[in-house]
Amino acid sequence: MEIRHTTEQDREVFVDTIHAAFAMHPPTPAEDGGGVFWAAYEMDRNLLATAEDGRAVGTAGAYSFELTLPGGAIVPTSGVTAVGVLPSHRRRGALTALMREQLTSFRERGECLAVLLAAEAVIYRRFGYGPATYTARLTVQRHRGALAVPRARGAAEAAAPGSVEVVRRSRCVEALEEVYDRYRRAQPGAVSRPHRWWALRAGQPPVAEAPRYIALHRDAEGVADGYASYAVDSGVMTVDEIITTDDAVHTALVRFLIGHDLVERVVLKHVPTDHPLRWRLEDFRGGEVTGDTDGLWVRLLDVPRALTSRGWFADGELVLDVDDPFLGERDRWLLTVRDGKAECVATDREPDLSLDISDLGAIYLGGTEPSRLVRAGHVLAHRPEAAAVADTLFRADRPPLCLHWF
Ligand SMILES: CC(=O)SCCNC(=O)CCNC(=O)[C@H](O)C(C)(C)COP(=O)(O)OP(=O)(O)OC[C@H]1O[C@@H](n2cnc3c(N)ncnc32)[C@H](O)[C@@H]1OP(=O)(O)O
Repeated sequence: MEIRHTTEQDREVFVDTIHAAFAMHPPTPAEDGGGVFWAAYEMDRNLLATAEDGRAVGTAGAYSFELTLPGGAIVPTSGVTAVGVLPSHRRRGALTALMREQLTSFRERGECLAVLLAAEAVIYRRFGYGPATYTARLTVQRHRGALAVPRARGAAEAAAPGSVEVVRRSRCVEALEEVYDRYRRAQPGAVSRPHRWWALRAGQPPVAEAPRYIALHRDAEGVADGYASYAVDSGVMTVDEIITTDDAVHTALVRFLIGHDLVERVVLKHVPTDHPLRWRLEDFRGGEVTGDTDGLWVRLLDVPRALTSRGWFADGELVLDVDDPFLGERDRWLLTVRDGKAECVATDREPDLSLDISDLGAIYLGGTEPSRLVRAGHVLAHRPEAAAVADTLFRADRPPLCLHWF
């Protein structure tokens, strides 16, 4: 088994191999002038595993993203994609070799973090990735979907001024790209959706391949400040994503979607479980939460740089004993946070927490409480209050979320 880096000439064999690994056929350009997601592969960044006869048997790809961290810092991050090994060549170490080469190349690029969306949750922990954001599906029966009048004094008047317009996705791509870009810069856990994705109409952003309508929200001055992407089929409205950082705009879009004629139920595919939307329903049980699942998985490649890059919202100090068995590294770090900034230096002080690099990835964006991993038996707290200190320290300014599918 050999691992080699690809070039543009390898696009066809790369696309064929990854689709064979998933037992799928490569999609062709969709209707409505659409592109296909594989057109966005960065062929100067991908890897092929080849058998003795030179045949490609495995793939691993990477996108060049920017990731927004708690506090608003934005760092270049590789988004791992297109990982697959032919069914005839599984369990012989191809994936392990691909992951090793990939992590080495990410470090050579000087990146301190890598991210992915996992096809199966059992695959990536061994390579140091941990689940860091979460979403669920919220299904609202339209007849139980009335929104409550906000109880806080003044909140009703704060309803988003502006308008919602229905647009075919192909007619408003520029506005969507702008809205998405503003959103992802303010949302911890969000990744950039590179211009080339929009330009290629790869996967027909946002997200789904099938034709979609867009509910585009504009503020009082007519500037687009939020959108929802949706389709209606047999009385069911499926909403792929609602993109806005403004809660009032979010509510205006939901009000619009729930008010749509000829719809019995609205399925919001990716809503964070702690989103205030459920509280906005007059009938708290009018929304059913299902499909609670992990979103973005995070892998730290450089612990001190990753920890000092994000913003912090409480002062404190922790000694972290971090084990990275896949890369054969074990280090102890003193993390000190003062006035929103962290220092992280090697130390030989007694540890407060001992944890695997994948668990540090899980808590890094503030979406997984360290105490939960202590209670689950994965993180070891060496003194009783260490877990609570870590919970306070690692919390983010807003819950992390990644709505970009890659
Ligand atoms: C970011 C993304 O692209 S997610 C997409 C992931 N790809 C898929 O799910 C496509 C279908 N599956 C596959 O192509 C392959 O089964 C892969 C890529 C998941 C694994 O490839 P392999 O070459 O078989 O993995 P490899 O031989 O290196 O196995 C490494 C270890 O992971 C384990 N492992 C790998 N995949 C799985 C799995 N799906 N379930 C459980 N264990 C697994 C192996 O048992 C092995 O464990 P061991 O070291 O204790 O023996």
